[in-house]
Amino acid sequence: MNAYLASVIENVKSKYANEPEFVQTVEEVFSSLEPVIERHPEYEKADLLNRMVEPERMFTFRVVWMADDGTWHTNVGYRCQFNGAIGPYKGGLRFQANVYPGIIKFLGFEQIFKNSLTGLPIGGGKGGSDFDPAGKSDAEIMRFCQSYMQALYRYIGPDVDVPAGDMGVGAREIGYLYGEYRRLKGVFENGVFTGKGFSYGGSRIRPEATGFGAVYYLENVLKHEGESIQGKTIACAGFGNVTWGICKKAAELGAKVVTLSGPDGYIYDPDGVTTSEKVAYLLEMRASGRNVVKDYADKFGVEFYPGEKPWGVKVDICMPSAMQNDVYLEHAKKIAQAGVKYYIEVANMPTTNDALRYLMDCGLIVAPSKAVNAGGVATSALEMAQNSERMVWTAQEVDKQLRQIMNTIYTMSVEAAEEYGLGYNLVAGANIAGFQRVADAMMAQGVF
Ligand SMILES: NC(=O)C1=CN([C@@H]2O[C@H](COP(=O)(O)OP(=O)(O)OC[C@H]3O[C@@H](n4cnc5c(N)ncnc54)[C@H](OP(=O)(O)O)[C@@H]3O)[C@@H](O)[C@H]2O)C=CC1
Ligand SMILES: O=C(O)CCC(=O)C(=O)O
Repeated sequence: MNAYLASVIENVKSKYANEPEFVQTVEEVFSSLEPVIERHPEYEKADLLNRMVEPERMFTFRVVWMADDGTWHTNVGYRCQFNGAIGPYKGGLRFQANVYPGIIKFLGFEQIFKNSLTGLPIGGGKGGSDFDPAGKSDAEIMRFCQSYMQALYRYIGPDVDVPAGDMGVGAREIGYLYGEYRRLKGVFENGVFTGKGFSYGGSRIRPEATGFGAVYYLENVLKHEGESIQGKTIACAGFGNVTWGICKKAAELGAKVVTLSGPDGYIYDPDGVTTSEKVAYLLEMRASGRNVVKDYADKFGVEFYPGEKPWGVKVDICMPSAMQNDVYLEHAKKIAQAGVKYYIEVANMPTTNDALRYLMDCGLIVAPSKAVNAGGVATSALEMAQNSERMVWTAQEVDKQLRQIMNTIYTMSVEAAEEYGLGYNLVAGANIAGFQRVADAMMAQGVF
C-alpha cells in the first residue's frame, strides 16, 4: 500500500484503538484510495488524509431528564460536525444504548462521502445519545428530546448543521427536538431539521426515501446484469424505517422481501412482505416499542427462527438493512454458499471488512451502503431546499428527483472505478467518487 495512506491508517489505528467502528470505516474507505493518492501527490503534501479523519468539531454534553415516576436520569449527548467543506454539516441522530464516540464518528465519517455522492451541497455530520428509547413513554421521550436540544440548539442551524433521524429517532422525536429549538430561538426556522412532519415543513417521500432509493440503486445493478427486479426474492434485516421502505417499493415493482429480523431472531415469509397489510404491520411493530420480530410470525403464520440471522437463506439478493456489523465472515460464507448473486448493503456499514472482501472475492456483486442508502440524506437535502424556498413539492416531484439522484450515484461510482482501472467495482467507485469532491473542496479552501 502507498506509504502515506498506510501511515494515516496506522495513525488512526493506534490513536483510536478504543473506537473500533471508526477505525473500521477509515480502513474501508481509505483502502480504495491508493490510485487516487498516487495520482495526486498534492494531497500528501497538504496532509489531506490526516485532516480528513479528524472531525472539525465534536460536542459531548449532559442530557438530564425526568422519568414518569419522578426519578432523574443522566445520559450523554453527542454531535459530530465532521466535515463542512461542501455544505452545512448534515446527518442523523441515533438514540441507542450502545452509542459512544466511536459509533458517532464512524457514522459521521461515512456521512461525509455519502453526502458528497449525492452531488448536493451537504457536509458530513452525525449525533445521538446513549439514551435507550425502548419502553419509554411518549412523555419521557419528549422530555429527553427537550433536554437534548437545550444543550445543542446554539450550535446548529439551517446553514450550520442540520440533524435528522437515524436509529431510534423518527418523525416524533424530530418534532419534539424542533419544537424545543423553536421555543429557545423564537424563530420559525424549520430548515434546521429534516425528517419533519409534513404539516410544518417535512418533505413528501422522506420517510420512504432511504428504502426507495436503495431499490432504485438495485435496479441499476440488475440492469447492468441484464436482469430485472420483477420476481426477485430479497433477504432484509430489521423491521425499521429503512426495511419498511424497501418492502414497500420492492412489492410495488414485483419483487418480494422474504426475511425480516430483530434482536430476537428472524422470520421467513415465503409469500413476501408484499400486501399493504403486511407492510403497514412493520410500522405497527416498530411503534409498539416491543422490539420483537416474532410478532410478525405470530400474526401472519410464518416461520420464526429465534436467535438466528437471515444470512444463508436462499434468495436472489441480500439487503442488510438493520445496523452496523450485522454480517460477519461466518455469515458471508453462508450467503455465498446459498448462491446469492447480489449483496446490496443498506444499513450503515452492515458488513465487517473481512466479510465484505470475502463476498467480493466469491464473485458476488457487492454494492456499498454509502451509495445505496444515500437516498435518505439526498431527500433530506431536497427538504432543506423546499424549506429555503418556502415551497412544498409533490410526492411525484420528490420521487422523480430521488430516482435521478440514485441513478447518478450509481453511474458516478461505476465511472470513478473505471477511471482508475478498477473495473466494475461499486465499492471502490463510491469511495473514490465521494472522496474526490470533498478533497477538491478542501484543497480549494486552504489548509486548516
Ligand atoms: N432512516 C434513514 O433515513 C437512514 C438510515 N440508515 C441506516 O439504516 C439502518 C436502519 O435504520 P432505520 O431503519 O432508520 O432504524 P430503525 O431504528 O427504524 O430500525 C432499525 C431496525 O434494526 C433492528 N435491530 C436493532 N438491533 C438489532 C439486532 N441486534 N438484530 C437485528 N435487528 C436489530 C431494530 O429492531 P429493534 O427496534 O427491535 O431494536 C429495527 O427493526 C441503520 O444502519 C441506519 O444508520 C442509513 C441512511 C438513512
Ligand atoms: O437525512 C439525514 O440527514 C441523515 C440520514 C442519515 O442519518 C444517514 O444517511 O445515515
